Amino acid sequence: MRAASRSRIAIIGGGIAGVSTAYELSRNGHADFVLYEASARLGGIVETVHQDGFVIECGPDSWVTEKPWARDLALELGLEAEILASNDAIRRTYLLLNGELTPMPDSMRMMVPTDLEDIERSPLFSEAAKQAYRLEALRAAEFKASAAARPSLEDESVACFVERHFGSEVTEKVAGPLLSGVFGGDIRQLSASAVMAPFVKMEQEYGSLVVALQKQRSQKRQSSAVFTTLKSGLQTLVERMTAVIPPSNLRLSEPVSEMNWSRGEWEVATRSGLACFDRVVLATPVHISRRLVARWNSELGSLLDIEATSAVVVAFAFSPELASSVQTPKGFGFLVPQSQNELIGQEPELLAATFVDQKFSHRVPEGGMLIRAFYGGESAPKLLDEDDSSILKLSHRRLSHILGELPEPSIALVRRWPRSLPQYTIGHRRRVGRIEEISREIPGFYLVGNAFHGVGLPDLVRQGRALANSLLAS
Ligand SMILES: Cc1c2[nH]c(c1CCC(=O)O)Cc1[nH]c(c(CCC(=O)O)c1C)Cc1[nH]c(c(CCC(=O)O)c1C)Cc1[nH]c(c(C)c1CCC(=O)O)C2
Repeated sequence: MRAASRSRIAIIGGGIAGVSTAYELSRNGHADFVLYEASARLGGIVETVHQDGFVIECGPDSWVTEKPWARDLALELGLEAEILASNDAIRRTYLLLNGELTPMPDSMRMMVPTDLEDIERSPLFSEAAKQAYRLEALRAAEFKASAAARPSLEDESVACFVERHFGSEVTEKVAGPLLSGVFGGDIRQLSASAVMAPFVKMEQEYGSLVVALQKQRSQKRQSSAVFTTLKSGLQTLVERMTAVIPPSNLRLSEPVSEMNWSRGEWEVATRSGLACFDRVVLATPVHISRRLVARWNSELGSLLDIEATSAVVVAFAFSPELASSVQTPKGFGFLVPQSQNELIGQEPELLAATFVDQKFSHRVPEGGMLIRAFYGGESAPKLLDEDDSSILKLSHRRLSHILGELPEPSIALVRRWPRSLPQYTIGHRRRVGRIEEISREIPGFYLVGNAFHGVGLPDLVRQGRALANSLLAS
């Protein structure tokens, strides 16, 4: 069967990367494309639920302010009045240590302090860890020399990198949980050059990370909030982009089962048959991309064998009447070091939780409270097949144990995001380099998504739009 009409570009996958690509094509007047999405909605893991005055994010709750591309997009879409900074005046992140929420020192950027005095006062660290922080600045020349001696593509794990600078206690207590709060994975496997490139660069330039941050701080005295979101939720960003895409270009609930290069064009198979295209943009989760590619390019298929962890997000909303009996400490939330998991035994252990009503304004009715809890890493797979009520029960019990007895929430919801967060393991950048080399040799074939150059919203918006522009240019 051959489709009668012929369209130029197929975009497979309607998550944030695919939608950004389609949006950018449409915005530039290029309507000759089709966007295929397996599920019934666009946006992938970006989903906002509005109920009883609560704005509940089911996936990401914000983007990292430092990365400008999501904000630029929001401005372009006329969403300026919607842009909302996190409440950084009360920004504080806790670590769960021996059952207690212990605050991280306020001046930390990831595991690096901008103010060493803060470390001295912190109950978080032993005397040995404090000493390691003090010494790091004095070892600048040593770090710089070893960075210079390393071949540029040589990689090491995040754990090795942090341990060289600050020792094992800081690595386990702080770097582990913080990176789990971004990459959901094991810092002994994660690649330093891929997931903490700015710090690797600081080492090359200054040797000491403490010195580097102090220099940067004195150079740019900007104090913008760490996180940014939209008042009505991140789904608005997807909806506004979608509004620019002609509805006739969208194929929802239409998973692509196969794609093949045949007689000078791409054949894309779905339940409604075959359609032909000059070019195909594969914007699917990496395990899907791998499956679609492996049949006709086994080398690329193997390179796309990138593991991705699953996440389970649980939200508990408490109406103002209920919230008066809930106590959360001042701050954005807490992270649970992996080492704490072993204490719990069989029960899937939390990765983190956010106190949403404190992190952002406009999320709850006056006096209400909203807590989001995350399972990931080793724990999420155990929960993917459990029903909502047992996940809710388990989470309620665990949060009550940490925060004090919680009342039954007014709203409770669960979202499962299987294999949603690719792991950038040691050698990631070299692997991606090879993937791109091979892809360039395949006519009209393009890969985009969170498995390659960044996992957050801004990076995906940037890459989707850049890809669209290079398609338009060629
Ligand atoms: C558990 C988890 C979270 N967030 C995430 C996970 C991983 C698990 C998964 O999704 O599968 C994922 C995440 N977190 C962050 C990103 C964006 C990364 C990027 O754009 O580069 C991504 C993709 C920013 C962040 N997320 C976090 C940081 C560290 C911020 C800091 O330095 O304090 C960053 C940059 C910390 C974080 N992250 C989380 C909490 C509860 C906290 C601490 C409290 C809070 O702010 O809510 C939740």
